[in-house]
Amino acid sequence: MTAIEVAGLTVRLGGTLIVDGVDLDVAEGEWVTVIGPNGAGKSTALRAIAGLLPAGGTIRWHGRAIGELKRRERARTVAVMLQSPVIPPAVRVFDYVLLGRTPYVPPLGRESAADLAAADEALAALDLVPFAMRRLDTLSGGERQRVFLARALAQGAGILLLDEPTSALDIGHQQEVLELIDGLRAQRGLTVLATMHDLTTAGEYADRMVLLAGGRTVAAGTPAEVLTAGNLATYYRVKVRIVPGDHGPLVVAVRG
Ligand SMILES: Nc1ncnc2c1ncn2[C@@H]1O[C@H](COP(=O)(O)OP(=O)(O)OP(=O)(O)O)[C@@H](O)[C@H]1O
Repeated sequence: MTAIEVAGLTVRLGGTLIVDGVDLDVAEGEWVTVIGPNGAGKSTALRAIAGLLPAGGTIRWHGRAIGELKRRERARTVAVMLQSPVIPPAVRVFDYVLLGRTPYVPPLGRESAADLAAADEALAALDLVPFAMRRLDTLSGGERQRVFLARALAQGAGILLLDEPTSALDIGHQQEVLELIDGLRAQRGLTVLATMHDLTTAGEYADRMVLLAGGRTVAAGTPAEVLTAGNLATYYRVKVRIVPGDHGPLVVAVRG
């Protein structure tokens, strides 16, 4: 079954065509990562697929056009982690993660014991228990990024859309967070669509990759098919050496 189906996606911002006819399918349980140089349209495409931007073309989640889904249904199906989400003023970490449970709380009702447990579990999974009562705006960039991810996990959706989920993390936390997501994918059959800049890391975790440039798909396939010296020279204007690794190609930039 296909979890995400995108056909002919176009997004126009400020009168400019930013995403120009992108087709993309992600199977249930699959991890697909979108890469591309700065300004390629990765974040814009991801936000459109999340239903957060007006877009042309068709977007289906589990076979249903997103326009057919009500707000709560959308939030139970797809959790989105953006690069700089809006943070409610003075919110504490625990309460922020608990906001991920909003789609399960009845109108005018309160969070259930299961909702509180889901928030606790997400905080524990991301090593955030000591921060639970801190104000979110007092955390470091990397700590905050883990909180955003905790909220997305607490949401309990089957599809995760992640915009550069590890950009603010040190190398140890990067690996920890990606392993955690990969573990949850295996355990709960989560589907992951992410954007990432670190090409080696992106290739190690993705089943398939899509390379965007100028709002169009210019390469798609397995990491080994996409991460080639030719593609990276053409679209990133960089000279690289590709070294075979245990979990995918290792990309090393070298001086020209
Ligand atoms: N509101 C807007 N009006 C006009 N252009 C915009 C608007 N928002 C984004 N853009 C432009 O769209 C292009 C794609 O932006 P986007 O953030 O999707 O790229 P990206 O591939 O995620 O880049 P990065 O790797 O730098 O994060 C950029 O050139 C950006 O300046």
